[in-house]
Amino acid sequence: MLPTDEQHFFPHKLLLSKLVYLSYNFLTRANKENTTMEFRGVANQRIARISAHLQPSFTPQMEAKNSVMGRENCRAKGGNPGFKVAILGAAGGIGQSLSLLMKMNPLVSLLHLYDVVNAPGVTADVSHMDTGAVVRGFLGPKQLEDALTGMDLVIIPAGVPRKPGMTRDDLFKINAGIVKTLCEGVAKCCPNAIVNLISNPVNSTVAIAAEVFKKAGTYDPKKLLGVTTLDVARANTFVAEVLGLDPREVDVPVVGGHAGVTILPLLSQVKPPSSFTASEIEYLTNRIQNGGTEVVEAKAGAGSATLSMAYAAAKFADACLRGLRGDANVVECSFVASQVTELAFFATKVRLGRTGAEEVYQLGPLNEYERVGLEKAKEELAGSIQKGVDFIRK
Ligand SMILES: NC(=O)c1ccc[n+]([C@@H]2O[C@H](COP(=O)([O-])OP(=O)(O)OC[C@H]3O[C@@H](n4cnc5c(N)ncnc54)[C@H](O)[C@@H]3O)[C@@H](O)[C@H]2O)c1
Ligand SMILES: O=C(O)C[C@H](O)C(=O)O
Repeated sequence: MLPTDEQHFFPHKLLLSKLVYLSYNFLTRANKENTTMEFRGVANQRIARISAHLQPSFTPQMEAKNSVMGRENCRAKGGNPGFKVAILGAAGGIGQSLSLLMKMNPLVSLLHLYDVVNAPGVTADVSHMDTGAVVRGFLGPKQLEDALTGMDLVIIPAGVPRKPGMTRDDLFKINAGIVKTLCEGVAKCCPNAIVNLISNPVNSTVAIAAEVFKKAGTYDPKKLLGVTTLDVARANTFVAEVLGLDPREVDVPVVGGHAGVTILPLLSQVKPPSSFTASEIEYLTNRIQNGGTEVVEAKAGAGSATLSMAYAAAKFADACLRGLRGDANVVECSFVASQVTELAFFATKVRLGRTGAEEVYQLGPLNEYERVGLEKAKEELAGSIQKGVDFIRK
């Protein structure tokens, strides 16, 4: 059997890096010991070149050229055929775990990690994982455009999280501006990319993103998806606990939005078909609607859900990539442009395909409890969506 590209190139890479390391040590020592300016100048140039091999990103000289250098050094032979994915906010609580999970996704060939802080560390760390995706890091607004250029999927967990006592809407003041800036970058550099928006309040930030894209003339409603997968993961978990089932066997549609009463689990549509007592319905609905607050309180000031969210975001991103690849029957809940209700955006099951959310499913039959919940959800959602629209239009 012929060796794979990676096996074939490995001995050569090992020798090269040993050589680079030895020369680096030699030149550093020589530079310290040598007193003539001429030698020092030449040695410094060599050290800079060798450092670039050891730490291909973020040395001050290279910062501006970071992505270009990455391309020159691109390990194309070791890279997967696959999709190009950017994570904006990659150094955060969600961002770091999500970066790790996306580096493990075999559908990803190139992973761009962008943040305004600590992107170099996260990039160096994740890039040592021996999986197929090539990783490049981007730090600060000057590198945003390089981070976004050519991307197929952009995942946005950038922004501040809640502390106990706060609502998601309390994050609007800071996160609205962050989402606006990042989406302006998307509109300019990868207008055809699918966007997975995680930053809260999702019920408003999705509307903000849509308005930014409309203003730029790049809006494709199918490609803008608010991530509500964590609500579904929680619903599956809590329902499975009540039913005594494995959560992987349970499927609970969660519709509406992503905050308090706007999170509406449709327990009458649970698979496998199950019946619940009135108190089970009350308990489950409350717990699913307040799952985020449960984590915020347990973390006691240290942020909100990060690990379960990274898991949920990675699951949703994988579904988007499978859709892009052309897989059939990829269905997930998401907060998208919708005609299911009178609201401009609403979360329901959607079918993901080559162009994004290609089909938005109807709600299906609701019981009386769910109909009452739907009215409450719509009332709150209407205000949150309008707040997002106004942020850009006014
Ligand atoms: N949709 C959901 O289900 C869901 C679930 C959990 C958390 N969230 C939200 O996700 C967001 C992030 O949560 P976290 O716990 O990871 O927070 P965090 O503070 O740990 O990380 C946020 C990261 O965003 C970065 N950031 C800030 N401004 C930026 C900018 N302009 N460009 C790029 N990066 C920027 C920060 O430097 C930080 O690294 C919060 O708004 C939170 O409420 C959403
Ligand atoms: O609750 C939060 O603030 C974070 C997130 O929206 C969640 O549902 O965990």
